[in-house]
Amino acid sequence: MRRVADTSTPNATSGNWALEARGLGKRYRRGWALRDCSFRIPAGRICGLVGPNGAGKSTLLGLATRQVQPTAGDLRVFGVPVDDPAVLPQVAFLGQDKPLFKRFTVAETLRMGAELNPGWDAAAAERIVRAGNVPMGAKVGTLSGGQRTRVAFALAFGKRPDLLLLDEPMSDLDPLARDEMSTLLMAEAVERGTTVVMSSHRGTTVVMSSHMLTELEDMCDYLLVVSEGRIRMAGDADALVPAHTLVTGVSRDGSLPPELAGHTVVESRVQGRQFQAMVRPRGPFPADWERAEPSLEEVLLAHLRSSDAPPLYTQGARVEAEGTQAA
Ligand SMILES: Nc1ncnc2c1ncn2[C@@H]1O[C@H](COP(=O)(O)OP(=O)(O)OP(=O)(O)O)[C@@H](O)[C@H]1O
Repeated sequence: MRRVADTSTPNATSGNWALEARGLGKRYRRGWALRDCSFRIPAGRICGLVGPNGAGKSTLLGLATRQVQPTAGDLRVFGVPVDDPAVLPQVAFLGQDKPLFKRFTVAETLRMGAELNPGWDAAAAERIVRAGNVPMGAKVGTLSGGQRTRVAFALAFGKRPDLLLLDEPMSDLDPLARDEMSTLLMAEAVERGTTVVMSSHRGTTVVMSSHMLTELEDMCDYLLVVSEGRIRMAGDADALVPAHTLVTGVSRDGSLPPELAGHTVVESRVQGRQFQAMVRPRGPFPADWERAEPSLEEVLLAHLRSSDAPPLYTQGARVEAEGTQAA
């Protein structure tokens, strides 16, 4: 199901970046919800926005949909400032609260979509609804959660957006319906080349649910990891994980070996006579260390647990600096 990653990275001036943030920040009375965020998401990708509760994911999606005004920085959608009205028809947003009128029938809901959106794709919207055997004459209020989500997806895709922003729209669905919606989402997005950014809240706080991880690994070819209002990782999913190595070895006198300082340490600990560390290698390791490639879950959790771990951007994922950050 996974898309083949398009490794051709657009250059900074081509406008081929679906989202491009420079020093983006949002401060509420209580403090910064999002601070000093610089990143780029190439067009045509499916990007997972990952982070624990309160990380700033909804704030970021709010900034991209103009529901939230930035305190600092700059955000562009396909090269155009987000507050330019030209951006509006290009972007669709689907949140946890589906914007549907319960008293409308499904057919009336689709008609409303047609009237509100000049470039409405009636065939696509109907196809999505019919594929789920959702009765056109049924009132939205009588549909199951899965059926309602399908209608909301039909509304979003009927708009023919170039950028589709999803804020956990599948959180109320059972695993079967989630699978079904994921397949639908992938098929529609691939067919149209739609860029999708979707947030995943579920379970990231302590232990990530395997379901969410499978979803992330299967669907997303790009990741934006946020924690405490800051970007922790951004870039190609295929490049982020292999940039890390899990090393273990014998700890002398209960402390970390000095050779670790030669690498970028994301997280480390000493347990009894052993040390373990998640690092981004900057050279060869001592021969007596054991090495393993970590899983996506291990890399994400290590970054989310260590707020002072140096962030990682793969090539092109940050505006100011090109290339994988070694720091
Ligand atoms: N309207 C608001 N007024 C004040 N503080 C806010 C507002 N919206 C968000 N915040 C704060 O900003 C921070 C980021 O919130 P945000 O909703 O963006 O996080 P999130 O990653 O989407 O979290 P969750 O997974 O819980 O939805 C939190 O500390 C939150 O309390």
